[in-house]
Amino acid sequence: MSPPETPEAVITVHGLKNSFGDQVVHDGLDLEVLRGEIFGVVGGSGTGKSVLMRSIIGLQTPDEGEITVFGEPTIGREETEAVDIRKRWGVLFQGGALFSTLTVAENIQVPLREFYPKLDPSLLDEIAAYKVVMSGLSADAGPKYPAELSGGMRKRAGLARALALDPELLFLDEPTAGLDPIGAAAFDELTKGLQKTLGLTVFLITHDLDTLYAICDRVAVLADKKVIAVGTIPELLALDHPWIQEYFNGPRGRAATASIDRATAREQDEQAGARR
Ligand SMILES: Nc1ncnc2c1ncn2[C@@H]1O[C@H](COP(=O)(O)OP(=O)(O)OP(=O)(O)O)[C@@H](O)[C@H]1O
Repeated sequence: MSPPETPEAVITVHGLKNSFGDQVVHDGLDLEVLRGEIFGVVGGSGTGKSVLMRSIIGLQTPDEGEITVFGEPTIGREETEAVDIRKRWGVLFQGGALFSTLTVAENIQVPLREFYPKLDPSLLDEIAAYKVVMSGLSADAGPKYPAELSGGMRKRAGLARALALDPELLFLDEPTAGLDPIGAAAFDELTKGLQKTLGLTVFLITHDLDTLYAICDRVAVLADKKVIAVGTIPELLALDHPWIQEYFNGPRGRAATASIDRATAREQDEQAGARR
């Protein structure tokens, strides 16, 4: 029997250094995200999670290092050269970053108009309507303005825009921040469902322990200007690092584990019931 294939790396980061004036945010940061996984990124506030994401998507030019996405280098590329790679990812920024003067449908159409300026307006409307529903919004959200939406709906609208170009890779920066637990769990389910049905790779920055436990395949921990550990949560829990222990094994971490254990037990009971 041939050994199982290792999925290809969709993102690689090697020797990344970022600084702002005297403040060094990253120094010698390495990272690899594999195709099809939900890859969580955690770390204390200000450890550079968003700067890392911005470096990967080309919004921040690092001092040093190499980054590839889909095997192509992203640093120092001309805008026109990077277009083919940028089309293949979608980004949900912290807070949604929707244009407040555009409706949800118009927001979703922004990347479509940018990359495919000749698309027929009726097709733009059709795609936007489809993405609205795909993101778990009701169809009547399309003509609404961001100010008319709840926080959870705004996140979904931001997600709909991130999905506009049928990306293979999705970047989510704290998607459940500010959502109530039920809204956050629903968003997690949506992310997991999209990963499964569309085969997406997801780069997910979060502080939300429930999200990490519920949907992340692997998690990277940022501290001391680099990635200090990567693995599944059980693998991370086995490490003797004080921040990792406090984060995952503190009261909130234990509560998240207990709630996942309860959900798994419930699922197993339901499956057993269905077989009887
Ligand atoms: N454009 C910028 N100019 C100057 N400093 C910046 C800039 N962007 C980020 N920083 C600094 O870099 C550090 C890392 O910021 P970043 O937003 O990546 O942190 P984070 O880990 O995402 O934090 P949080 O969890 O609070 O969102 C912070 O100290 C921040 O002030």
